[in-house]
Amino acid sequence: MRPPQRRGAAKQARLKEADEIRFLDEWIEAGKPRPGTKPPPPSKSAGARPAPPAAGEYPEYGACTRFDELPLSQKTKDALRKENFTEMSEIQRAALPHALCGRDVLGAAKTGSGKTLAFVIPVIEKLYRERWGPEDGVGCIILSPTSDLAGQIFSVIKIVGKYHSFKGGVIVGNRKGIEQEKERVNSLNILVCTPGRLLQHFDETPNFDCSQLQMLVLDEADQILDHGFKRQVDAIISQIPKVRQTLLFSATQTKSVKDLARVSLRDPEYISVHEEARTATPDTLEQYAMIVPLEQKLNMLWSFIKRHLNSKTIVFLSSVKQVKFVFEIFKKLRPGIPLKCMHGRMAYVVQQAIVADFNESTSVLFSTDLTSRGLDIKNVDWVVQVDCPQDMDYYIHRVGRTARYNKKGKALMFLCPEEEAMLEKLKAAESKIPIHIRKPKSEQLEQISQNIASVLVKFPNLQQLGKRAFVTYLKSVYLQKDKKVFDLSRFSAEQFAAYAASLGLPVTPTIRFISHKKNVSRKDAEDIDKKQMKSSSKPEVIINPQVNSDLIKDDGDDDILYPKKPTADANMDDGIDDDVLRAKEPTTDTNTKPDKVIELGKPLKKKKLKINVHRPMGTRVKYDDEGNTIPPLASVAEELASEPVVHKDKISQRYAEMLREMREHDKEDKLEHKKSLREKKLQKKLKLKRKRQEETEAESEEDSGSESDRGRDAASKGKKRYFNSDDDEDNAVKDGDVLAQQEALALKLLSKMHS
Ligand SMILES: Nc1ncnc2c1ncn2[C@@H]1O[C@H](COP(=O)(O)OP(=O)(O)OP(=O)(O)O)[C@@H](O)[C@H]1O
Repeated sequence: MRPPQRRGAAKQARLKEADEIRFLDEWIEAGKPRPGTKPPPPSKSAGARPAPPAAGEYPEYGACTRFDELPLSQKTKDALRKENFTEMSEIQRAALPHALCGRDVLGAAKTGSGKTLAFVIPVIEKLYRERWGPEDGVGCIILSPTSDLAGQIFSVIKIVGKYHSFKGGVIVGNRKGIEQEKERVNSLNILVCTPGRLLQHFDETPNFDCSQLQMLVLDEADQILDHGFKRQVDAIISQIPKVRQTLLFSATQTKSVKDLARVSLRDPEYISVHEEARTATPDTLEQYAMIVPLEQKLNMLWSFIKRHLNSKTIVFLSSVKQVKFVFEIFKKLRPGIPLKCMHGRMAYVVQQAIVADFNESTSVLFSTDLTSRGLDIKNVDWVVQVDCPQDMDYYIHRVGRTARYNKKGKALMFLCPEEEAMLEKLKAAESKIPIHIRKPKSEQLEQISQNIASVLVKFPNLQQLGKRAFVTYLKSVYLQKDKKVFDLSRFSAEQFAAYAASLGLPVTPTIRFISHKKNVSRKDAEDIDKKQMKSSSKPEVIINPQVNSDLIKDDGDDDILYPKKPTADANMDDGIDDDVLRAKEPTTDTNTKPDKVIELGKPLKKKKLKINVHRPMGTRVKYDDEGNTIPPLASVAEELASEPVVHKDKISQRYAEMLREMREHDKEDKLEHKKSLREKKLQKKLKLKRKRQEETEAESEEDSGSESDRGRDAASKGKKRYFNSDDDEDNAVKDGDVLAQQEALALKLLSKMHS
């Protein structure tokens, strides 16, 4: 139990808080700006710290320039002051007064102009004034397109809410951490999340409750309302209360009424503070473009890095494979500055560690467009776009990683001669992008292709990566919607070969999705065909480079025929593929792979049938009506199935025949057996007879032995019967008679001799 003094102090604090909230509510209401008004330009007196309003005084706050002039809680003011946030930026001056009085805001301002504070402060203040506590659950949701950005927003919430007692959390990532999150998500008051992860909670977390939601914020609103997030965002909007305050911010804001209707804004304040500005990019940003042939890009990048060893640089490439490849190769070649890389295939914690490290060090960060939006990294000197951005918005966000909040910065973009249309677009007056052309100085260009080739020989796994980098680059160009800028058919086979060589690859990887037949010379086409025949025995499926990419769906990062489904979440959530980050357009919900991609408007090439030499000779492949092969057993079964399988009559008839045959055979065998037995017996008897006869003759000659004995013996012998069979009995009787006669004869002879 708390001691009485502390209980008293807590009560005092609560009462003070209640008084402050009452005062703030009254001030906000009384001093609020009229809807649709913009703040006037800052007055000369701006900068001096104003006296706090006296009791009962509610000054208008629509025109103030400093944070402490706003109707904010003391806790928030203290936290801002501690971080040296005193003067408001333009977007903060324009948006905060409207947002604080509860209006929906659609805010647009240049990159690095402080939009995050423009929505974080109203979130904290709203929950404070509503006396939001842990038991009240989710009071505010902030949606961010990437995990990193969500983490960054959360760190700003922690700064501003330092003295408040809300609970907040970053809800991002893959499936891994969701179980722990489910347990605590309902106790969080502020959720900063990616749309996909939030939807996962709506779907899976029991009792996930957002029914009391006060505010919804969309950072990088144009991207969140874009195609890639459509399904998730619509599902989220349908599950949160309609009555709420909604804030939308981005450097490149959506103007689509349809999009805005989707988030059901109520009389929103359209605040675009730099609409009248001379440039769409920060004034402190110097921008350059350089026409660099495809095969010279890596040489140029290497040369640039070597000449800027004391600069913090972000290098943008269009695919994960390219980022990995260039990072690994350059690391091996040791340019003399620390190198880092970042892409969507990395775990969130790894990404965060890299950002933190990059924040503190002078190094080169190779990245996909994962870092192109929102990321606030301190003191970036250069942004180098090795691969052309997919559109103007991407260009603005990429270069916006430097020259943040009045700091200076420089941006350089490499453009292939074939992509010069992008330069025209950027230079167009309405684009408001002051970009200067720089000619590459050939004497400063270091040729590193040979060095890369040597590295690849030493590290064969890098060769594989190089091949993938080559293919994913071409794939990313191929998938671009803006064919005025991105058209692979403008490149010749020689250029691709030279590009492959510049990556150190000994052979040009096969590019199955490109047809050169349109605009290359006959000789070129023949060369390609020969090359392809050499490199692959597989028949090539050739598709038109202009093929409607909506037809194409993805099945994995290896198959160049099927580009990835580029949901915006794919760019950031751990483990989710962002291989071709720029390919946003061809989004479809199914992940099924089409049977094949065909050249539009042309008849389908007859597929060559392969002869399976391993198939046993004489076996016949059968096909069903739809052309599918039927397994041999199935076909046999089918044939039999056409007749009745069991014939009972035939079977019983057959059995009867067999029985008859068996009996006949048996009879024959028996007769045969009897005959042989009889013969044997006869032989035996004859043998015996002969023997006795011989004995008798001998006895008669010797005339020895008693008569009775002989007669007994002879009688007993004569009585001896053999019954081997019925017939034998007769025979034995007959034999016995003969013997008796012979005995009688023998006795007669003896008696004659003795008389
Ligand atoms: N009033 C302020 N005073 C001083 N620094 C500020 C102020 N407001 C914002 N900043 C700083 O300006 C930098 C850029 O702010 P923030 O990231 O909010 O820009 P942003 O407009 O959201 O940029 P992006 O469009 O690239 O997302 C941050 O480092 C932030 O701390």
